[in-house]
Amino acid sequence: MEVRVEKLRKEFERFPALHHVSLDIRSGELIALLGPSGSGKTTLLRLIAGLEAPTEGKIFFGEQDASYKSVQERNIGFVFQHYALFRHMTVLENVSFGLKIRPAKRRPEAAEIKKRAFELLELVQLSGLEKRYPAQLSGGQRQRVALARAMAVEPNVLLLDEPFGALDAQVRKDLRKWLREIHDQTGHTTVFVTHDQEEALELADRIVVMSQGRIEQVGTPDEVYDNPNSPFVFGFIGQSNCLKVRISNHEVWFEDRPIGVPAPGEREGEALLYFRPHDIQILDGCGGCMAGVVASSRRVAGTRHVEVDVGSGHNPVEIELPPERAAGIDRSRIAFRPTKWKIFRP
Ligand SMILES: Nc1ncnc2c1ncn2[C@@H]1O[C@H](COP(=O)(O)OP(=O)(O)OP(=O)(O)O)[C@@H](O)[C@H]1O
Repeated sequence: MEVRVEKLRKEFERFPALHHVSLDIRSGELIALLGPSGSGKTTLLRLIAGLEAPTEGKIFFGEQDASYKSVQERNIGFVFQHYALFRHMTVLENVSFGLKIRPAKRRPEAAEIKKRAFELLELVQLSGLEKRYPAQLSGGQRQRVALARAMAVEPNVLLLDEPFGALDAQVRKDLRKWLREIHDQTGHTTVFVTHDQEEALELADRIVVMSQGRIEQVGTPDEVYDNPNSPFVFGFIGQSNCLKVRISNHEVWFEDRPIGVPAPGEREGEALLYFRPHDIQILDGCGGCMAGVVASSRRVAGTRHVEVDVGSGHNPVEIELPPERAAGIDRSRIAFRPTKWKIFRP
């Protein structure tokens, strides 16, 4: 189901946690809410769920105004970071729970509930564990049960709040891949909260980048990574460098010289140049480029991260080089130029 959030505002005792947030969530998409701690991700998720009431603004489920509907009426499936499975119930009972407590009119027959629970356990790859209790499962298995339980009621929307946050890195990675596969099979409209950019980039159809109660950018992983629309998004997603520069004569100047970066149409004056460590080209000589002294270098997987001191009053610049190219270059002088960049105003 499609969900539309319109100019949503939420205050907690006059503290504004969300400012006029608008967002269209498409039917069947997996969308990630990504942002630092306190940016309003969970608040937005809880408003969509109906666990909080908006101070202002509306939420539509399809064409229906759901702003003041209860959680039950919205028919939401939830998974939280700290799994809230019922400890005294088996895996099968946990998954069946949402259907069993339905009013008689809408409750499937017992045999049908059991069949559906078994199907879901197969989907989340836990067949054979239906008689176990939560305490007899690993953290990752519990989260898979939680997802099966959330999906059992055929929710209009699945809401996942850092579902893998408490798990170790390798399990998180596996579950990420697995969640994407499940989503592709079931097609539930899914909203996923995370502060882990890698998780969002890998998993989501679209990412909503949030900061200080506002949406900074909405886009596909490629769009937000390749074309960040603000310094915040540039800095928050992926690695980046930010250099104080000047625009003059349709070119970018660093200190007293142009660095071979054109800036057509940019207004003259102070600016900030953002570029990623891997979006650079190493040059042999330097007539019109950046140059500096290698302060340190370290091997990170398939590349070498090199920190270049470009002068006092500036942050060191980090660039990425192939390991063979960068061996033994510490303290040497290096010349380079960004190949992809964005200019923002201070
Ligand atoms: N019940 C509440 N009462 C008062 N303030 C709240 C309440 N819930 C959230 N806030 C505040 O609203 C802001 C947004 O919180 P929210 O939990 O939505 O952020 P978040 O992006 O999900 O952060 P995290 O990643 O740490 O969970 C924070 O400043 C938080 O302190």
